[in-house]
Amino acid sequence: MSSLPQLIGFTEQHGQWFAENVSLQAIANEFGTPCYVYSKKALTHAFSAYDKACYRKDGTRRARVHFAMKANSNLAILNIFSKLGTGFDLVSGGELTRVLAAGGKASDCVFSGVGKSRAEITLALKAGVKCFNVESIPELERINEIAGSLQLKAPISLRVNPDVDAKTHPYISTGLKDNKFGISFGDVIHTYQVAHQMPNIQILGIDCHIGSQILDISPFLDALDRVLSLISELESLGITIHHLDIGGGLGIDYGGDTPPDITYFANTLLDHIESKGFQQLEVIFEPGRSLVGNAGVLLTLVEYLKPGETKNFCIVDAAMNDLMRPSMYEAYHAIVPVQSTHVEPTLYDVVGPVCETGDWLGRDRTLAIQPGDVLAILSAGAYGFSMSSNYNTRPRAAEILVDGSLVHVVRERETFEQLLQGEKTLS
Ligand SMILES: Cc1ncc(COP(=O)(O)O)c(C=O)c1O
Ligand SMILES: N[C@@H](CCCC[NH3+])C(=O)O
Repeated sequence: MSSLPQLIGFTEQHGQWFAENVSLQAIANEFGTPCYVYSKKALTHAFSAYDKACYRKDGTRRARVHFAMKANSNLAILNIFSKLGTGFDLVSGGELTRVLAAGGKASDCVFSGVGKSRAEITLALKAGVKCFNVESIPELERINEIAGSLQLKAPISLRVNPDVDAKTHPYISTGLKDNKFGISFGDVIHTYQVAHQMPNIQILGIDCHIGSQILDISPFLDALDRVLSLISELESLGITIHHLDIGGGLGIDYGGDTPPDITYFANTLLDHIESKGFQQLEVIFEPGRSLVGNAGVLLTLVEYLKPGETKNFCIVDAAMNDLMRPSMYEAYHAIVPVQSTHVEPTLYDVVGPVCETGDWLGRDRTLAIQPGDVLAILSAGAYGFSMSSNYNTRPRAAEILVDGSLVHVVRERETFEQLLQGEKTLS
């Protein structure tokens, strides 16, 4: 890949890159690097694209977005989405705590994940989450037991593993029978029957999520067909399904990718569900990447240009701890200088300061740059900061949100003091 993604909220004007009305160079000068910059316009644009499809032609709301907050869990972003009317897909007690701190409601949250702990289930039940997406009989038993001890009924969906190939990177494919996720297709009916007998379980829905960065609609339709057939079978057994959670997974353009348009994608899935006679089913979308991925960039400073025998290295101040996707999935992120300079373009590997050969952010990039320049790593709004770590005792980056001409620091850069917090030497 070599082209740039199509972006909303980030533009290049006469050799300078902007987030909405603010130059990225000015942000780097004021707040330092590495730093994540998000565009509110891009966030709201992606949300509206889903929301448009959620209302059907007759004006009724058939579907609702639950933002998969693992993609980006900054409180300001959760707060923006919550005000826009999203619910949340969460996977930990920590994420539930974030939703509540951001002004969201537990009753708007579905709780996914294969390994919910006792403490997390208790927290979620007491808070009153909308639904647990359950992935095994042992988990069902645990939820039933804890709900019983609290004299509650736990609302649940079962996550079906539909065994369809999402045709994406193997690390982010989740709906194949070899994956740890969901209940095997052949065991689903039996598991619902078990759940139906449990005194402290209330069956609400059915759920599936087949993977991430999916660029084609057909695997979603294949999964839908399998799940819809289960709903019919369950109805015939006297088990009513009120909602269908179709997970997330829609891909974005990282540069040369051609994902389906969000509204078209959501409409196609909803039309498909209706065409099969399921007009009454409430539908949940759980998008992560497609809401935030292209709403963020990572700014980084060129520290050194280092010629090598076979390669030239552009050593920057961001690293794999800030943006893990290239090292983890060999993922491509377009990289641009935020301000063009008149130097000879050269081929570089863009690498960070971390002591790992895998610490690279871009390979074989032609860049006209010199030390001191600032680069923007594009499409970094999803699984960027949220997957960052303190490896090499590196403070995590600052996060900035731009809204028109306004610049908000929505997370301060971590300090060395914060890094050491909670640690103790012996005596
Ligand atoms: C259960 C579940 N829902 C939603 C998502 C969001 O996926 P994406 O960011 O690809 O939309 C994920 C992550 O893949 C997930 O595991
Ligand atoms: N973290 C992954 C996606 C995994 C989604 C979580 N189920 C990425 O950056 O692409």
